[in-house]
Amino acid sequence: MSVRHPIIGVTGSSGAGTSTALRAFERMCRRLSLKAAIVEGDAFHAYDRDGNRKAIARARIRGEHFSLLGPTANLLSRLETLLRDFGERGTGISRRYLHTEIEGAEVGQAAGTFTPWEPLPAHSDVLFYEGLHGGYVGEDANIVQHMDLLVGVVPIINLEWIQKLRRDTDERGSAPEEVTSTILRRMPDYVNHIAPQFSRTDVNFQRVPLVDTSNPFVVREIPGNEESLVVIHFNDHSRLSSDLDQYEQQIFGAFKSNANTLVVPGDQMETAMEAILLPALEKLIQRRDAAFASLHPSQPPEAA
Ligand SMILES: Nc1ncnc2c1ncn2[C@@H]1O[C@H](COP(=O)(O)OP(=O)(O)OP(=O)(O)O)[C@@H](O)[C@H]1O
Ligand SMILES: O=C(CO)[C@H](O)[C@H](O)COP(=O)(O)O
Repeated sequence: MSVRHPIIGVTGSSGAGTSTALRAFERMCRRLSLKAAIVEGDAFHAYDRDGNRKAIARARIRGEHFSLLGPTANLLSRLETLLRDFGERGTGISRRYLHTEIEGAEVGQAAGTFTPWEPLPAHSDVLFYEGLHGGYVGEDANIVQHMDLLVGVVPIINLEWIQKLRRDTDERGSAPEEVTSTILRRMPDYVNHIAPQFSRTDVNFQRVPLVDTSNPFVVREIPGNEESLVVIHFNDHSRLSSDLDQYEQQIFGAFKSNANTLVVPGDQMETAMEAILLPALEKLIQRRDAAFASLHPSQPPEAA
């Protein structure tokens, strides 16, 4: 955690909608005129697409378990170093994983490769991590301790699978049966390394469809927000305001389902994210500015 250089994490499994949630944070940053450094968790995979296929094949021959959701497939101590560096000095080294031909063509590389490691943009007000391991704790790394705010994005599992299947077949050139076998192979790591993170977040956004999703393994339209509810759960240790009565007033159609849980219509998801997260983002920046002002009474905060 860092007063001077705040770090916000959006954590969730593959296909959960973390990239979609990050867009909401980016819009909040624009409203507050903040410069954000974005770190995609995929940048910290240990292998590129080809290397990953080979690692899977090696593990199969040895009778070992290996998947991208687990620690051995990711450079989690390197991710921790980046977060520590940013928290201490506002700097850090990252890269991007190029999922699609289009992303690759933009930088003259093949899909499934990494861009070179390079420094984060200078003078970023806040770092956003978006990926699989924002709340990870293991022998190799403790990622969650660096988060000033951690948001879980975790649709009900059938919906998560539908979203993944649709996205990977439409945008990443995978066959439906490949996506299904990836989901199966990753399941032990989902249980051991992804699910526990949602008990460490400040808040979880869980989209629940109100339409039939009983066979998620046929490629189909993703249920829309207007066909869903969102269950918003504040963990007991949450650093966010958990004044649910106030959110009930602010968000059309919101109601409390228990003392720590708010339910909103799916089409209010973004309004709810703003109502809950924008004040928290503002508070982190005010805390940073106040700390800077006490150290440097005559300088403007942007010199931090
Ligand atoms: N609220 C939503 N309504 C409809 N579709 C959604 C919603 N949220 C996410 N999706 C869709 O689900 C798919 C997966 O979302 P997204 O790419 O944000 O997942 P992700 O968590 O970033 O996955 P990865 O980490 O694997 O990149 C996308 O096709 C996205 O458009
Ligand atoms: O979403 C993922 C993890 O969050 C992807 O599965 C991972 O980044 C590998 O991508 P690809 O299958 O495109 O090589």
